[in-house]
Amino acid sequence: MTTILEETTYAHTAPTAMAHTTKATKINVNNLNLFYGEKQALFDVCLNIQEKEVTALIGPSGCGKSTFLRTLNRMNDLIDGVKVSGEIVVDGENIYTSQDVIKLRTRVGMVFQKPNLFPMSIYDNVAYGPRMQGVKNKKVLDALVEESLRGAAIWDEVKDRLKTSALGLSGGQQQRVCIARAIAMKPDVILMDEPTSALDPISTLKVEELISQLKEDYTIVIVTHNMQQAARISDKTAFFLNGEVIEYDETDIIFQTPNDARTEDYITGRFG
Ligand SMILES: Nc1ncnc2c1ncn2[C@@H]1O[C@H](COP(=O)(O)OP(=O)(O)OP(=O)(O)O)[C@@H](O)[C@H]1O
Repeated sequence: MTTILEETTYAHTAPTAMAHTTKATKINVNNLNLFYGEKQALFDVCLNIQEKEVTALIGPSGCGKSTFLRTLNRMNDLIDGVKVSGEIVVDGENIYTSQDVIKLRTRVGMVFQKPNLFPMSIYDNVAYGPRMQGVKNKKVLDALVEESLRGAAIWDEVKDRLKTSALGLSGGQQQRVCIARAIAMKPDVILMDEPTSALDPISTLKVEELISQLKEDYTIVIVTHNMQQAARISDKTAFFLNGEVIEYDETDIIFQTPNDARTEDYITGRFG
């Protein structure tokens, strides 16, 4: 098994993959290409995602951010005609050669752009995944629901209405319940695809604060169009353009002293 969990400074041949770091690697992406039918959407992506950090994916519309995010838990497998080559190694295991996609999606959870709660109670939404995995004991479920809602910083707001419909919550509250639902599966990694784009500024701030707390326990990869958000909450930032990673580095470097003129043009608003 590849020993990628060692303390390491990653030195991949692709210059775009060099994020200077001493943290442990959680996800190691090598020469990843993805095609939708004939159309190539990702080109030789190499990225080294660190454990218990927030990694932001930025870039103009259509540059492949969401496509890349979805490769990390094989969500693209659900789309007809998708072909993937290259390697994604999570905790030493190549996720594209391993057969257990259900287990992968338990370890690598996902939160989408719009809150997508089920039309059922708050409690049942959070308990849904664990129940599907066979957890039946009420005490165990009660504890898991509480722990997950606390972890998503929404417990105090919903503890007296757990049995009421989750769809009665505000958008920002619903998104935090979505995060609780992801946490309830006890993942290691949480993927977030523009999780605040449908939220008002106050709810956005709450979710951003939550993300900053969650990185104590989880590895987070987030797609965002909001440059300030990437700068505020992420440790590393990858800039995508036309399906390629142009630059990947410490967030401060990307936003203050980027190496590539295209990164600078994008973050200063000259295109995109
Ligand atoms: N299901 C699909 N079938 C065919 N092509 C797709 C599909 N999903 C995305 N694409 C194409 O792949 C490219 C990358 O799209 P993707 O959604 O990953 O970009 P993005 O950077 O996340 O964009 P945005 O910021 O607008 O969400 C685009 O050209 C898009 O049209």
